[in-house]
Amino acid sequence: ARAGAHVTLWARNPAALSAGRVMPRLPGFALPEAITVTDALPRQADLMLLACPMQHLRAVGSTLLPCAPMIACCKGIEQATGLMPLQVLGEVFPHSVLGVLSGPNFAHEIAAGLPAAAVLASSDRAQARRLADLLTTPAFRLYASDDPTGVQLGGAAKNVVAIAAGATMGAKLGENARAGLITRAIAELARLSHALGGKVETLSGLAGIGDLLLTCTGAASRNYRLGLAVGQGMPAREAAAALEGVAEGMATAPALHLLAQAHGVSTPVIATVASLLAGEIDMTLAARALLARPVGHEFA
Ligand SMILES: NC(=O)c1ccc[n+]([C@@H]2O[C@H](COP(=O)([O-])OP(=O)(O)OC[C@H]3O[C@@H](n4cnc5c(N)ncnc54)[C@H](O)[C@@H]3O)[C@@H](O)[C@H]2O)c1
Ligand SMILES: O=P(O)(O)OC[C@H](O)CO
Repeated sequence: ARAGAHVTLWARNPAALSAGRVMPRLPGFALPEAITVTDALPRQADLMLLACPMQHLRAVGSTLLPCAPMIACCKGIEQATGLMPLQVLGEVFPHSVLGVLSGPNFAHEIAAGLPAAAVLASSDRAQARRLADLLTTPAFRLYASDDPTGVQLGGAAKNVVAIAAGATMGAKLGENARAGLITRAIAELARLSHALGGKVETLSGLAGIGDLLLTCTGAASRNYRLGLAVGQGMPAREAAAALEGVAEGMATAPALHLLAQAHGVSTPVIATVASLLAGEIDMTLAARALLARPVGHEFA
């Protein structure tokens, strides 16, 4: 809407939006008047942005008509299939133009009009540029990318790494441990991106290091807070249930672990988070497993 478009916000529960529950982290926030809220399915649009939890993207997408380019805003891997958002949408809409929006973006800060940067990726380079132009505003700066695989991997994996970072701080293992863990996780993601056909350099961009910086240090992150509670000894399911909103890393950790295994890529941090969330190991064992790995070259 701030870019001058007329926006229709299709919501499952429009009453919650009008009751002012749309931004719990931004008390007093009201939707701009240029936004129409509805629960009627959109029939026509120039562009659609899908911002639902990853595990519901297929079901939500299946209710829509392929009437416009579609941009996935979710960050995760579909647990049942191991697919990324654009792969899921590609199965539902094989003929639509698809893009993904990702980066260090807490929604409440964007809604407040604070400056932010993000990346818009599509396998069609010209489309990525066009969509980035369309959605950029003076405070929301978009960069185009032709590496949707790397961008989606970064967005999905940062949730898992944020859980690890939160757990490290919850268990009082120290800031050195957190910094070391995040850095080694970046090495895992670079290997995985390469194996999946993505670009390694994308992981040093907004959807990679950018989003890791935000979510692994920002207490507003739901994934970080889930990790914090788990690090303090709370079972993961209980911690997830106590959260306001979705912590995508919960379902994405096991899915990403399986994806890495299927491609023969070693991802010890992701594997450890998956085991921790499944209750197979506790924090003591998790730390011991990572620290006991054989010494090797940093960039082997
Ligand atoms: N919140 C953020 O700051 C932020 C920023 C960038 C990306 N994202 C990504 O956007 C996606 C959605 O995140 P969010 O913060 O809006 O999540 P959320 O927890 O606020 O949930 C989003 C909406 O999904 C709806 N929903 C819940 N279950 C559903 C179902 N079964 N079918 C359809 N809709 C359902 C909820 O009613 C809610 O309105 C996630 O993948 C997240 O990683 C979030
Ligand atoms: O609250 P989180 O952990 O889902 O993070 C929200 C956004 O993805 C941050 O970029």
